[in-house]
Amino acid sequence: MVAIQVDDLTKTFGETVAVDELSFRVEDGELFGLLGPNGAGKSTLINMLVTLLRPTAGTATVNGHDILEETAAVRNSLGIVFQEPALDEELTGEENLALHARLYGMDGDTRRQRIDEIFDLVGLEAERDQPVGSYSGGMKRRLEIGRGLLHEPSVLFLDEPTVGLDARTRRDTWEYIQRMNAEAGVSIVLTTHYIEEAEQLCDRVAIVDDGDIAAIDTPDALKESLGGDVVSLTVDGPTATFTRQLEDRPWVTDYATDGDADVVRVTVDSGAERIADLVRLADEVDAPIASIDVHRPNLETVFLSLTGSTIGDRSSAVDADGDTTVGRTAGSRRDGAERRRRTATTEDDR
Ligand SMILES: Nc1ncnc2c1ncn2[C@@H]1O[C@H](COP(=O)(O)OP(=O)(O)OP(=O)(O)O)[C@@H](O)[C@H]1O
Repeated sequence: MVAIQVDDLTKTFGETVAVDELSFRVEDGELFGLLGPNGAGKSTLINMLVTLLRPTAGTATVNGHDILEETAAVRNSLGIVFQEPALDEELTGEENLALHARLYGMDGDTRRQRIDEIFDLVGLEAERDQPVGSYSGGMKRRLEIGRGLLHEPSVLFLDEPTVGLDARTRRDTWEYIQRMNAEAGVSIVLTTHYIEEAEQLCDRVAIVDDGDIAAIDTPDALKESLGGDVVSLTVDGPTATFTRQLEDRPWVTDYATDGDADVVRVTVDSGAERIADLVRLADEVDAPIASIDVHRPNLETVFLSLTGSTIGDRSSAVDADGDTTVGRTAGSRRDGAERRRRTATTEDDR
């Protein structure tokens, strides 16, 4: 059974195309991640799937129910945890859950039984009578996720579930999300701009950029698609003479220069073994190498290869813009060629 089926879903805000004709599916029981920088369109996509926002075009089903025609059935079959905390800090953990259960129209017996089950599931039994204001950040997140599961939804949406948590609590929350996925048997769709979160947590990841999906696969397959390790070389001199040396080498899968910096990233079949070859090629054209760094691809490298910039760069571009519109404007659609991996060009000649 398919948990979510999305067909050509689109949302525009005036001139901004926030979500651009997306199509994908999430299988039953999957832990599915939408990875992309701030402003990529992840929240807009989720808000349409949970029926809070009406699509401009296209449609989708959640648990077999159409998001346009069967909004009540869609809402009953999903749980959602928003990016911004939404608990009443003055109420106890139990009172927060009871309030939510009433909103879902649960009768007294079902309510008491489900609340007991959830406190057991989230491991907050000892704190259930404490005001939520006294909980740690991680405990509040767990309670919110548990609250999202109260009415036994088949799909749980988590919008940036670990934003604002410290590294340790973030890891604990990942473990907890995986446990919910396995034990409660719920399909989970989460948005994140944390590379590690998508890699560690998700069965499959959709890489979202500018309202579009650049790639969807398992984290391992996405990394393998790059074709090897990445060697970053800081070249003390013109990068173009060095990158010309890389042309037609059978062991070079791809290469790219880093914006206006003098760093060349070369994807090779085996990083450790090719360092000597790369140094020799640089020597041949008198391009001294100031530093070398070998790394196995991660999803950041995949994002860079697909879009030409890092998630961090994209996110800070949004922040620098005062969190204003960074989505593509209608009519400025990027074509496939521009979106594909960026190889070094003479623009980096210096
Ligand atoms: N209500 C709105 N009105 C106008 N533009 C909007 C609205 N909501 C989102 N946008 C724009 O749509 C684009 C996608 O935003 P969205 O919030 O979906 O991105 P995101 O990937 O979820 O990022 P974040 O995690 O920062 O919310 C951005 O350009 C944003 O400015």
